[in-house]
Amino acid sequence: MSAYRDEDPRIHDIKTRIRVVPNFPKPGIMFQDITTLLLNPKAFKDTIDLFVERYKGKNISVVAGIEARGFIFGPPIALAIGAKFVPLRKPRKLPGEVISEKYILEYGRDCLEMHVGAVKSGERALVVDDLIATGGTLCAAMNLLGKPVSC
Ligand SMILES: O=P(O)(O)OC[C@H]1O[C@H](OP(=O)(O)OP(=O)(O)O)[C@H](O)[C@@H]1O
Ligand SMILES: Nc1ncnc2[nH]cnc12
Repeated sequence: MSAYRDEDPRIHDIKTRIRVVPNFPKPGIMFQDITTLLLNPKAFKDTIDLFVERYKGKNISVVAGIEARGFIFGPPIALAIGAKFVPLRKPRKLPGEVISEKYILEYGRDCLEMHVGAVKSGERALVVDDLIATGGTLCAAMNLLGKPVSC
């Protein structure tokens, strides 16, 4: 049964397909494993469709996917809403000139990078990832997209 009276029934099924692995990768972390969701084509498609239904026609020209799991969900959403896909990558993966943003994770520190020129001033962007824990990664992504670039 759905937790919320008006919840889309697809959401309940999607929730049941995400495996929760206690104490991975460290004691105390309840790891939300989306690889089990990807094994079911209907649940995977429903996940993409829910985002497409929410964001299509909202004048979004950029879908920014966060490495690594935002690279699974971001591209199909970008194609369906007619936006470009911009990868936000971990350090030293992008070959061109980059801008960077450091952040703190639930279990460590990291940094995101984006190619200079991938997003133009004034564009409307949707950031896609699999999950928010502390919100640090999402904040870093938003800071990166909002950074002024002088070139
Ligand atoms: O809200 P936060 O506390 O910032 O955590 C959420 C982030 O953590 C995970 O990625 P992770 O950094 O483990 O990288 P990975 O996808 O490359 O394994 C997840 O995919 C999010 O990007
Ligand atoms: N609890 C969690 N499950 C999956 N990925 C994560 N990244 C950070 N925290 C996580």
